[in-house]
Amino acid sequence: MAVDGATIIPVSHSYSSLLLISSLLLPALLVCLLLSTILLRKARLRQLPPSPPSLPLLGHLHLLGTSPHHSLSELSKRYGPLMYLRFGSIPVVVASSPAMARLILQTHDQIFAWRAQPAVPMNLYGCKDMLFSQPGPYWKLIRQICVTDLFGSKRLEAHRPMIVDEVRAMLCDIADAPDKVHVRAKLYAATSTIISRMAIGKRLDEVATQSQADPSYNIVSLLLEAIHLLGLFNVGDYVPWLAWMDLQGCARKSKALSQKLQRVWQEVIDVRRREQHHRGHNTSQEVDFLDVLLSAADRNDAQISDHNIQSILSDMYGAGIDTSTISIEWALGELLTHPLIMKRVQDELDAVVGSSRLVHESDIRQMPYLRAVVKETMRLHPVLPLLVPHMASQQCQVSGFDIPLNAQAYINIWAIGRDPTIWDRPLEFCPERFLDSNIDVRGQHFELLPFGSGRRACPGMILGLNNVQVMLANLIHVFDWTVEDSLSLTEKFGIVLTLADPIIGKASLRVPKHILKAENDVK
Ligand code: HEM
Repeated sequence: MAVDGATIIPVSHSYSSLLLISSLLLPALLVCLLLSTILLRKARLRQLPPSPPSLPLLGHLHLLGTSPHHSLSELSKRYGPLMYLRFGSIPVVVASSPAMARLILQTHDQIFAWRAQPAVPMNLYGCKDMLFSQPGPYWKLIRQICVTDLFGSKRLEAHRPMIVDEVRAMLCDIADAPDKVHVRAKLYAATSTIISRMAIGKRLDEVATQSQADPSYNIVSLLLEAIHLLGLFNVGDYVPWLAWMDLQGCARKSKALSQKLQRVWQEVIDVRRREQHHRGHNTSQEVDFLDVLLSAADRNDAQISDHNIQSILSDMYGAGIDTSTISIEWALGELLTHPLIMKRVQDELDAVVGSSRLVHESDIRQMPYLRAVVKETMRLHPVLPLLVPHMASQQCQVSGFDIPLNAQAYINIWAIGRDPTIWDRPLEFCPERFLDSNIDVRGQHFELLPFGSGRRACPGMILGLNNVQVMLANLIHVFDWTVEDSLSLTEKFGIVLTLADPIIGKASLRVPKHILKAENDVK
């Protein structure tokens, strides 16, 4: 209908058009609103820490090289003490200053106490070992058992005579060696026996020879293979859509290895249950860690299966042996390349211990210079230079930057240990710097964190530190060492940061040989 040339839309028609328009507009508006909320959230998340340019798919993996702790240290000089990177598709933050380390390990400790769970430990132990399990009742329980029952002062005290025996056995072995000594091999044998006797009451090779399972299931080589697999860079962990291809065979190998490990460990557990049955259940007779774990499993409130026990035992060997062995080898390497420092420690040993006995753990308290040598070694050569990666269990802010959910956090303690703004002449091996300083290695001083800090700090710290100090002290108290002039302290990055060339040296006695006999070693 037309009135004065104008078209009048009937009311009913215009109303239905309005309805039509609004029914189209409303969803569009809602979509816009949703999109803008998502974009806004994303924009807020874009306040990521500074980051170098990245490549598609690889992210920043190509920047890591063969010594990631060096490369990350160099990058942090350009991009700052908190960097954002992507390893494949995995978001990563790297902290390279004490302040950033403190924010992650102390201020936001609860958020960052999570771990990534890569394919190898998942296949080996279902990530039910202590190193890879997530914070929660189970992890809390096994950590508490470890801290109080395995590494508590009473338990360490009880194991002290055994440790002294094993250190003495190592020294005798070195004294009797007709030729040069492969120091790492000797240290490895001693530390693995100490850990093994603490964990299951016997040496690892005794487990192998008593094994009723397939004789090819030798626990020593199985554990070594586990450590090797854990140290591999598995592409599938960083580029998840390639994981199904298992390009390096990590998943396949770790599944097969897990079956063998389970059989051998189960045998150890079954034998122990039979022994416990014979001797009756009496917690006062718990002699080693396996006893402790089995009684915890028997208690109603504990959720610890045999498979869990196997995983925890494997962890003790994996985490405890290499770390101590390699720390001692680094310290010896530094002393051999600094004869004046070596002389000063040996003078201290002569004054405190004399030449009529071995060094005991209680002597270490009176040896500030030896303790400073160990700290200085751990500053320059932390065996886990990036700690073990932590993971953010929720989106959070660190130092004003947004950290995405599930970002892995690496703390570059190697870079912190060599930072010239913290340490005077940082590349020099100079134990004196610790003589008038209260800085120690126990996780309270964020400039020196060889054992980490906070919830995930090393539970074996006291045992590890004692072993390092006592074994090192005895190695240089009992022997003078001669090595090739070309002894090099070059690093090799792997599951732990080792010397590229193991120390091979000639040991000559500097104390009377009879003190190596137990009955003559009286304080
Ligand atoms: C010199 C010797 C040692 C050093 C330098 C060392 C260092 C470390 C470091 C840096 C961490 C990771 C901390 C973090 O993620 O922030 C760690 C974790 C761990 N260490 Fe040690 N460690 C040593 C000896 C030992 C020993 C002797 C044992 C046991 C027998 C042990 C068992 C463990 C375990 C089970 C964890 C995982 C803890 C968890 O994730 O909750 N460590 N250690």
